[in-house]
Amino acid sequence: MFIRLGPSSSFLGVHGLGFWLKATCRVELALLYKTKSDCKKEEVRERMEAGMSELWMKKHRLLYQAATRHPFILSIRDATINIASFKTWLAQDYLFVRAFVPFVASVIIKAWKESDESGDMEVILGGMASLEDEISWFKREAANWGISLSEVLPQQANKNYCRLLESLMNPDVEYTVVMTAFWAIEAVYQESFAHCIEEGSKTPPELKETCARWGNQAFGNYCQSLQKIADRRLQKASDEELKKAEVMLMSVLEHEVEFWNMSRGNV
Ligand SMILES: Cc1ncc(CN)c(N)n1
Repeated sequence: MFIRLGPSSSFLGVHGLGFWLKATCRVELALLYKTKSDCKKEEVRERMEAGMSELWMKKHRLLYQAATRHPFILSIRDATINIASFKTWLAQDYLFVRAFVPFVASVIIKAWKESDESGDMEVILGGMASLEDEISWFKREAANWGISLSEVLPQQANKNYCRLLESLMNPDVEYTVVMTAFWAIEAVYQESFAHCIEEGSKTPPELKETCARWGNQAFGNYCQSLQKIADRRLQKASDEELKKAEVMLMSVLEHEVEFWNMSRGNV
């Protein structure tokens, strides 16, 4: 007998499975005559349909929300932002993006060596190419706000995040794990800034261009392409690789929260 579970079942990824099978199936078996193999089938079906990234975003939704609906972002959206916070973020992000370039280069190398699909290279290369424009944009924007980028020193949270990027450049880190991280890094910015230009937002006009840079549809499509690559790899990944990728996703989200926190100025 196959009984469909409610939506709460999809909040669990493959690694919550053991616990979930014990807790959920014991109760549900008694109540719904659901077998352990039905639970497994359900989990596998969700993994095939929704993709692992979707399941993990639900499983870790509080952390995902903390990264994509941070008070810094909400303050842009409701126009209560303190411009000093914005300038801090801008200067720190310029340094981060410079460190992001060699990270993306390392992903291209991994795609070339490890990918089972030649199209991955073009997607990543497209992202790499747009970073040149992004760096020029940061320089122009900093000049507009009176920030001297050559005098900016990285704060601790930025150093920690750049250290994570550097660790991911190690050839021993699997392509699946780095693609999960890459997608998450870009997706957090896309979801965050898209929220600032949605209907009903009160983002100040002078910040709209910044928000549109990551919140626009083309960047959203690019993030979806990265997500597809990550999901394709995760579908074929071993349990060990899946665990590493899930831990990496959580680490990226935590670093993003810490990065936004820097804008408060006392980190
Ligand atoms: C901290 C951070 N995270 C993500 C992005 C988007 N590339 C960024 N510019 N900065």
